[in-house]
Amino acid sequence: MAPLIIKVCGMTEAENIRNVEQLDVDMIGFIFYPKSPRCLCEIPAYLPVRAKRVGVFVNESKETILMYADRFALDYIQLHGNESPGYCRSLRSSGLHLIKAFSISQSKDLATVSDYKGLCDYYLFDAKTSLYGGSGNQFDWNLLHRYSGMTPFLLSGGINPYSVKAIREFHHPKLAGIDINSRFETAPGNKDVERIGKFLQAIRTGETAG
Ligand SMILES: O=C(O)c1ccccc1N[C@@H]1O[C@H](COP(=O)(O)O)[C@@H](O)[C@H]1O
Repeated sequence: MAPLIIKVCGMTEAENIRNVEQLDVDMIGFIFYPKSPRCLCEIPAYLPVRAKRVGVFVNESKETILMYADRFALDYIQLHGNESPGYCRSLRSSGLHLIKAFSISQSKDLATVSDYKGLCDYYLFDAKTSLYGGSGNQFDWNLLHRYSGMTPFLLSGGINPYSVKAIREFHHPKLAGIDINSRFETAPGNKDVERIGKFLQAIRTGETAG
């Protein structure tokens, strides 16, 4: 199994960010959506140095995204709302690297994905719920076998400590990584570092600790 990109999303506190980064994760996400319980209110005293910084936005203005991208030196912009292909093109022309999220509950939810071809570095497939993201809900990953595009994707939505077997058994030529969030929290915005460490060990080696 090729190494998966590991993204830990919704972080807010300096020491917690530092400790999660030391687990050798690839991306750390910061949520700039005011209605999220994980919304980053102020700049933490520590920001990732090695892991890529991802800013998560929901239907946000270009001006605001550019401001945060500059202030936080964001490596990727994750668009988790109803952003159009034209909007993605416009952000990309400003030099931003994009991850576009899609909410999935049935195969027809994949219909619009091809409209974003060539505009995003990654897609992210999340469960469709009444929330934009961070629901902790999973969707049927088998639906993704209908996805035949070229853009690599991150698997997301309710991934939890018991998802190891399903992740290791899920194969898709464009699966690039996984995104973990609310199912690894001690409180919104604060991640359980020990639990993530054990989970990553199991994902990487197939072995569970203890
Ligand atoms: O986490 C949030 O509060 C959030 C709010 C608005 C948009 C995206 C959000 N998080 C993203 O949601 C997915 C799935 O999270 P979960 O594992 O189901 O909790 C993840 O990609 C986060 O980046």
